[in-house]
Amino acid sequence: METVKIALLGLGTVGTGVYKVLKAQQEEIPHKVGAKIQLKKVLVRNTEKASRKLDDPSILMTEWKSILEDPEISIVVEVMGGIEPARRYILDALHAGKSVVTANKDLLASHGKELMDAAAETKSDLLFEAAVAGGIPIIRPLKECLAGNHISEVMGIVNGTTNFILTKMAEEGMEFQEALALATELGYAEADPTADIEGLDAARKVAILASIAFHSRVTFDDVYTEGITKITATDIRYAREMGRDIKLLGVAKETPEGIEARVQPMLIPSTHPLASVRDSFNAVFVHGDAVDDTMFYGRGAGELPTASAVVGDILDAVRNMVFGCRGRIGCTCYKEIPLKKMEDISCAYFLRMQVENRSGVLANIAGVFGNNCVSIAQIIQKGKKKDRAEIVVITDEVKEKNFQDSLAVISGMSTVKEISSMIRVYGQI
Ligand SMILES: NC(=O)C1=CN([C@@H]2O[C@H](COP(=O)(O)OP(=O)(O)OC[C@H]3O[C@@H](n4cnc5c(N)ncnc54)[C@H](OP(=O)(O)O)[C@@H]3O)[C@@H](O)[C@H]2O)C=CC1
Ligand SMILES: N[C@@H](CC=O)C(=O)O
Ligand code: NA
Repeated sequence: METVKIALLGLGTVGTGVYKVLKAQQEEIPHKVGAKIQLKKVLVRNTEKASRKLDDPSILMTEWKSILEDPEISIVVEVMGGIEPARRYILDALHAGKSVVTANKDLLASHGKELMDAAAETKSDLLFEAAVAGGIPIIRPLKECLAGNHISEVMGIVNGTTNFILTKMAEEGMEFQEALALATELGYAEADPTADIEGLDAARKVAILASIAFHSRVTFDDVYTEGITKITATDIRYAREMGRDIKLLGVAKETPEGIEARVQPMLIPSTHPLASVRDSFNAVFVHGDAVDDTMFYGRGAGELPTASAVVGDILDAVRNMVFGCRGRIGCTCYKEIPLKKMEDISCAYFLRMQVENRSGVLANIAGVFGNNCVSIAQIIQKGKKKDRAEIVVITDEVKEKNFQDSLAVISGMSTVKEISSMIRVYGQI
């Protein structure tokens, strides 16, 4: 029986998981894919640190060339992260006729076309199931199982770290920083957790999902992005009093005005299935014209869940080799759909502010909204201290531009002392 030799680039959280899963599956793999797999080389920067993780540390190396120029290695598994040198290594590997498996959403969301083109040119596999929603199968279902649909919406919770933080803040009253430190310790957070908490990681996943779902290239820069750093325990408490939870949602829709792609913290009804997605779990909704609604749920981050997706891709790449069909499923972006501008997107808004506690203030605020065609669904005074009152306004669904125009005027009013938070609302009020 053939033995397929592979190289692993990176032995951090995901790389270590891949090593463990391959080891655990060693006996089963030949039965599943018709070939044995041998991990021949592992690339790291610091071999001493990594040597404790392997049964045979002699396979560790720091020279990419020794992998690239090894004709026996036919699959390169990139789990180092970052743009360079990962981009160059993947392009080198593809041009050397090797198949590539990667978990690198940063790279795919910004250089996806270049990598896909190289894979097509060399008829190689470039597989990246782990890049979106970790262990949840979503790339392959979109490209294969749901290929008979016109997909009009893909949305959900695609970042484990922020979902973990919001869950801990809402359910255990944990402080933001404490919850972030725990997420980092558990291996959910990116090397630089700013990417998680500022919504960048989720935006990269939305770009990849939208490109595949709508067959039109969407890049990281195309996704309107806000993170969760401004969400406070007070916002979460008020949302809960209103029967809602706050979640960082990634939304991609194909509309008559173009593709809408955004990542924002949003209030969702506590009865919505996404509200029950807790901790590092992710969930992705897909709406297709034939299948209707589907939901994919599971662990979106962490060592073994992410390794599950990476190893699934390795096995697929081996299968394609064994059956002589490498490069079977490549880039599916065959359309060019424009992007919808954020100012044209409509939703309802939650606005919390501190105002002067005297007559006429609320009427003036309501007047500004009225002048901009923003209809108020609810207005609640949450409390008062001396001459200050805390006001929460919930609007009806309105265009972003009208809301932002109102907000610009309201925040400049002398009676409005502070805009404490502005959070979008998902669904009907
Ligand atoms: N963690 C998770 O839950 C998930 C991560 N991902 C993605 O998987 C990838 C890896 O993430 P993760 O395992 O968490 O990252 P880690 O930071 O834990 O590990 C990175 C590994 O890559 C090695 N590495 C980094 N740069 C180089 C380089 N230039 N040359 C050689 N080795 C290098 C590091 O080696 P050394 O320690 O010696 O520097 C380390 O072993 C990223 O793209 C990430 O976005 C995707 C889904 C989930
Ligand atoms: N940092 C990411 C890991 C997987 O992509 C997350 O928290 O979801
Ligand atoms: Na996945």
